[in-house]
Amino acid sequence: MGGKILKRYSPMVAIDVATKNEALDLFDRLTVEPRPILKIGMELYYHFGPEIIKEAQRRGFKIFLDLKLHDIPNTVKRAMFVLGQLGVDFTTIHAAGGSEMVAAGATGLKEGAQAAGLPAPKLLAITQLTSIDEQILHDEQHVDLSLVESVQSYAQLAEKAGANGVVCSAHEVQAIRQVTGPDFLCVTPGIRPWNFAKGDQKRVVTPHQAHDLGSNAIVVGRPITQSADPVKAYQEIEEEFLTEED
Ligand SMILES: O=c1ccn([C@@H]2O[C@H](COP(=O)(O)O)[C@@H](O)[C@H]2O)c(=O)[nH]1
Repeated sequence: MGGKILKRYSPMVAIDVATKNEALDLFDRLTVEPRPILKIGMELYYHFGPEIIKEAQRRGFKIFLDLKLHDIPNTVKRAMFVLGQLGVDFTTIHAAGGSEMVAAGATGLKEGAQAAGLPAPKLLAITQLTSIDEQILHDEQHVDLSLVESVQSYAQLAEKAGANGVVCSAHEVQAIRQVTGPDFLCVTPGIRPWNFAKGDQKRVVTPHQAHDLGSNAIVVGRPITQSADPVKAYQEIEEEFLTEED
């Protein structure tokens, strides 16, 4: 990997579980240093709403609220205004919704945070989901670009529209760095320790590969949440991803 990565975050742990008890149990166990950033996704948020975010914030966690907004610009702007008031640190929008939608989302998010007297969360645009491969891109989405070109093009769109970064796989980070500014974030799910099954993920790397490919942050769910010892799994992944110089 060429230049120094300006910012690396602790691993983001995707708390994709069905019950509040399971979520709270993980929150309590994961109160370790360096603190993970907790990713609250659709499953927990649709069940429990802002209260589950508050539970995590009360324990000192930074929150990545991953709801992947995708609708017409006005609807997204208004929804982002609401999310901007929750005190979360990161949130997501689909770049496929177009530059006008991403720009509207970015504005709504900033205005919501401002109205609540909070710092604006970082807005990350989803490029191509890590469950998509070249075959699905061509045969089902009928996209003529290669996967990396498609991700690169979404990253440029997102940066111009005011997003702070993208969600992509680590495989595309170097291509994205060629067309975006140095502080544009590449947050990468699809992380699989060498001994963990890919499952529905297609574009996967190990934590170590994600480090070497230049990810700013990795998102890890099942390899931690399904482990018999989630804290040990988190710490092993964190050690593999973050080095002394980070
Ligand atoms: O392209 C994307 C965007 C988001 N995700 C989310 O990350 C986690 C990954 O979970 P694993 O269990 O480690 O596979 C999950 O919450 C997804 O919604 C993604 O995987 N890919």
